[in-house]
Amino acid sequence: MKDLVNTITDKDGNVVKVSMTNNEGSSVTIHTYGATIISWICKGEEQLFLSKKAVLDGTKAIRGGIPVVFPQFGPGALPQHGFARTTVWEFLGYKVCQSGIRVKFLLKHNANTLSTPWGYKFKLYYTIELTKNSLELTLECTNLDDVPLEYTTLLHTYFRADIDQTKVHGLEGLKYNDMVAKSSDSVETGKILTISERIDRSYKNTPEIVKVEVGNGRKIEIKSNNFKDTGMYIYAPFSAFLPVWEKIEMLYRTLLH
Ligand SMILES: O=P(O)(O)OC[C@H]1O[C@@H](O)[C@H](O)[C@@H](O)[C@@H]1O
Repeated sequence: MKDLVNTITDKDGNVVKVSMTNNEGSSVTIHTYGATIISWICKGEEQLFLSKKAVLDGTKAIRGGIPVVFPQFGPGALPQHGFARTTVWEFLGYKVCQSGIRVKFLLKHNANTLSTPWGYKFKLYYTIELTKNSLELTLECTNLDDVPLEYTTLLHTYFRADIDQTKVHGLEGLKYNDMVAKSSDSVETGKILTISERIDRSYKNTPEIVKVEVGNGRKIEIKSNNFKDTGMYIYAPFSAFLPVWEKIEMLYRTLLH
């Protein structure tokens, strides 16, 4: 019988990739660099976008999949999107539960993180559960410092989408910041958002469930809870706008705390 959880190690015995497969044939693969989920196959289809030019050797953030952004979203005192996506996480092990298979990763402060402008002592646990038709991602941050700790975090999910057929439901009436037009607090007027040009927006106070049609009949339901604010980032860079990339068709949603 096929193993439920497999690890790939480097020549020094360090875990580089962890993959789990369930009896229904769904699978997920996580790179320990950034605890980045680089593949999620569900119902026989890859659900995530991973750039053909993604670098997986630990020299730069992995382009695509689901990078973990922590402790800073966007630009700021730290490099863009913080250090979690460019740090190797510890693989803590796995558990087979009634609902699915779970793997757990840990990121803890170290000499490097303590020397940054965000030099707190912390532990960040990341649990990834694969069920028949879903992926459940849980982040738990523990403050080990003597002072309050502030962070923003998000699960920067790049879905594989046919951009011409993509429809996002549930954004009507929400305010958003538009990083392309460089404006803030625009209001979404459409019931369904379709994408015909490059979009880079953060929607505020999105509902707990957002439904996205990503083409060829594939529908994704994104549920979030316990995040103070949630944001919807739709980022569709086309080759015309970013000629250095291969034609990218993707959509991502992130959760901002
Ligand atoms: O290129 P990076 O650092 O991985 O960031 C990817 C994207 O991240 C998003 O959160 C930003 O809104 C985009 O503007 C940015 O391009």
